[in-house]
Amino acid sequence: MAKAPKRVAVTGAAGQIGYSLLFRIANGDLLGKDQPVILQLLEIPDEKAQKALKGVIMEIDDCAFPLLAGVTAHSDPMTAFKDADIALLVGARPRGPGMERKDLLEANAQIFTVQGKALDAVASRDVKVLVVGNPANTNAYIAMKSAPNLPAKNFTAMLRLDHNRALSQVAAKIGQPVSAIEKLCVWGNHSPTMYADYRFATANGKAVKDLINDQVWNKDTFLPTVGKRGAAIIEARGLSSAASAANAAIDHVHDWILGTNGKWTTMGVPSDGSYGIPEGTMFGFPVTTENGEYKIVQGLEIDEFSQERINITLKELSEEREGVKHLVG
Ligand SMILES: NC(=O)C1=CN([C@@H]2O[C@H](COP(=O)(O)OP(=O)(O)OC[C@H]3O[C@@H](n4cnc5c(N)ncnc54)[C@H](O)[C@@H]3O)[C@@H](O)[C@H]2O)C=CC1
Ligand SMILES: O=C([O-])CC(=O)C(=O)O
Repeated sequence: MAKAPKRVAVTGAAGQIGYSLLFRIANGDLLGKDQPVILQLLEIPDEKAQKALKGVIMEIDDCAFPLLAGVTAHSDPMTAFKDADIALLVGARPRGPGMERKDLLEANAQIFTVQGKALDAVASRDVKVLVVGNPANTNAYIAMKSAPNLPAKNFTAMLRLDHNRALSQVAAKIGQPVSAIEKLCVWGNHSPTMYADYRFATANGKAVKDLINDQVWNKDTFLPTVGKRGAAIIEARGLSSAASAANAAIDHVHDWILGTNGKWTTMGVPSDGSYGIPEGTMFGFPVTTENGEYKIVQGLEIDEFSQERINITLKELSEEREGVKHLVG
């Protein structure tokens, strides 16, 4: 028997990321090729944005996706999030050249208070939320705090783009396909302070650290390349990354719902106190997923260099959290 459709709410649906994301969701890339979906699309109540959203929906219709069981346009989160099973919170202002993601905090934080409250009021009690809009960790924290009746663990932030960027850099360095690499992770904030960590990684069973055997490359090339990749893309394209961000959002939710079969990935999740990260801090951790639940990988040794890096990214997140205290009560 055909599965009942899942409701997927997407905000910022007429934006750059939306344009790369919606078609893949409707194609079954998010929840599986046997899972019908209903798209509930939110844009700001602005004539131009709503008109653009209409245009995107016309194109979605024109694809005649067999798995698409419905698509609706909204200007109010209270209708867009109604009974949503999955919510992808993309809509927010992107940064331009010379800005850091935390410079967006003031412009975007309010959005996530409103949307967290709306999710709390009308979404499925088991809604799984991914925040993409920057600064993603702190926005996810705000949304989580604004939705006290929903499970805090269901609010997550996107570190998967950083994870995928790190995978790709490591694969190129060791001359092996990304598919050969396991046990890579990215700790902390989706910002240049993030700590991409290949100390535990293997490629076809061999230790990546030994294959690379170059701490100078790690410190002076790998970490800055991954950490500043978003800025490099803005510099090259004049716009922030969109297709790769949409792809990472698909990867994040796909793996959360459908499982990683014991493999590691990276998700920004509210800390449970693991690795000394204060409870509730929205932090990138290595996780495995099964039956729609993630588990933080436990028992990893944190050496002095890694602890220093983790402390730096935690400090930044703690400062961002302090800066939005007035919004989360
Ligand atoms: N976490 C990550 O790895 C990444 C995050 N991003 C972030 O994703 C966000 C979206 O990026 P783009 O799609 O490139 O931006 P965009 O400007 O092309 O699209 C954003 C859309 O969101 C809409 N929007 C704004 N406020 C809204 C609200 N309150 N409710 C619903 N819709 C709203 C806008 O009207 C616009 O259409 C930015 O904050 C960007 O920095 C981008 C790349 C990677
Ligand atoms: O850098 C930006 O502003 C967009 C983003 O988050 C990324 O590409 O990682």
